Amino acid sequence: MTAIPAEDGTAAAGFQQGRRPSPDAVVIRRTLAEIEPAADEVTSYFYALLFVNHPYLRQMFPPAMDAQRDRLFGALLKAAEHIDDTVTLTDYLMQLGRGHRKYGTRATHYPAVGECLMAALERFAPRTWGQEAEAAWVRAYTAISQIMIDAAADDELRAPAWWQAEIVAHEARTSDVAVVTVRPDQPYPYRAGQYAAMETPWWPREWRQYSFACSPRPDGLLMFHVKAVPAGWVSRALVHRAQCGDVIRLGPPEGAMTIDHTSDSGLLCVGGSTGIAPIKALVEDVAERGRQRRMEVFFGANRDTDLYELDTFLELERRHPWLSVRPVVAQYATRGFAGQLPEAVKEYGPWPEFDGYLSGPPQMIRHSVAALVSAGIEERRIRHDFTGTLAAAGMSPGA
Ligand SMILES: NC(=O)C1=CN([C@@H]2O[C@H](COP(=O)(O)OP(=O)(O)OC[C@H]3O[C@@H](n4cnc5c(N)ncnc54)[C@H](O)[C@@H]3O)[C@@H](O)[C@H]2O)C=CC1
Repeated sequence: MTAIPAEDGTAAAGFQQGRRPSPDAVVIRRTLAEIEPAADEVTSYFYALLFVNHPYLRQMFPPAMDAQRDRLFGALLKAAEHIDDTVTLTDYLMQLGRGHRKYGTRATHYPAVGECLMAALERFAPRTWGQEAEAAWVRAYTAISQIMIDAAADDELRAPAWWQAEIVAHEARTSDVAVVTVRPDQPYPYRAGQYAAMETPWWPREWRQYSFACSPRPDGLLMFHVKAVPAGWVSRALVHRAQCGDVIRLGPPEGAMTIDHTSDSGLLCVGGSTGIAPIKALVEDVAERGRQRRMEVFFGANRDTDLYELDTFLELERRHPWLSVRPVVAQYATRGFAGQLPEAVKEYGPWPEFDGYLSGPPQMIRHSVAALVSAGIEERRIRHDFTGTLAAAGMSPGA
């Protein structure tokens, strides 16, 4: 496997916490700081150049590019920014390379993207750009793309690029939340707590990520909880239009919000709205292992009526003495804790012997991380898929 280049441009020793950044990382970050004020323009220029110089690539991207704009380019920049953080970046890029197979990405496409990236940087970072910056960016991009290419080639030997899956059950839970059950056309290996990108027949090449709402089942069926959000084409179609017999496409499983079953720590799980889906999978996962392990679930919603999965959790709580479930309702609460999830977590803490699992809207996750840390959980023991982190930077077209 290719490693990220280090200070001397050779294979990376990489950046360890507390070490000084490499000269390449310094010049890359300087370039990024220079382009930041014009981020939208840089992105538009990058895609315009890509599609004018390489028109055959256009068909791999969704027809409307608005949601896409921040993705491929933004994530490339994000990866470059973390170029010294070898371990995190390599894992992430390998996952990304595998995930790109579903878009039809080939090794031959990478030089075209690299060439347009360099051209955009040269144009929008004139003060930093020069021989030294160009060499650093070429080294970084070469390493990034090689890791992705190698991971995709390796994955091709063992897994399909995507799975087709037929909707076999579709259950409306509220006016805007549906539970969708699908049957993949071939075995789909994943772990509780993970998610996958999904493409619907109504919006080709618009991929959206959804967490699995069940742990792997003997019948191979997969479940998702989908909330129709106002401008969400894919989520609205899945909630209001999809029916049994429709066929969707799924990318490979992603994400590291999984349980370490070698540990005995308690599990503090905080799920907001449909963010409760992967937490249900985690509860089932622990139940199947048959080990007594304390699990505390906080299920948050704006109103009582949005607690669409509470009965399922209360039934799980009744069956499993190690599980405790607390509803948390932000407005007009008539049951459970009245307020926001982070307040509830603090109120019932401290949680020094627990690992934290967070799932829900980004603001909720951001505030809950702070709440968990102040309630005694070290940050390294908190897992989530929040898009602000490198692990979910959304590098993929249409993800
Ligand atoms: N793996 C994951 O992280 C998953 C994330 N999601 C995300 O969950 C979200 C669900 O969205 P909605 O239903 O619109 O959420 P919502 O607006 O209904 O809020 C859900 C919960 O988060 C709390 N919350 C919202 N903003 C908060 C803030 N600023 N501080 C503290 N708590 C806050 C609410 O009080 C409520 O308990 C989507 O963004 C979806 O992408 C869904 C499934 C899995």
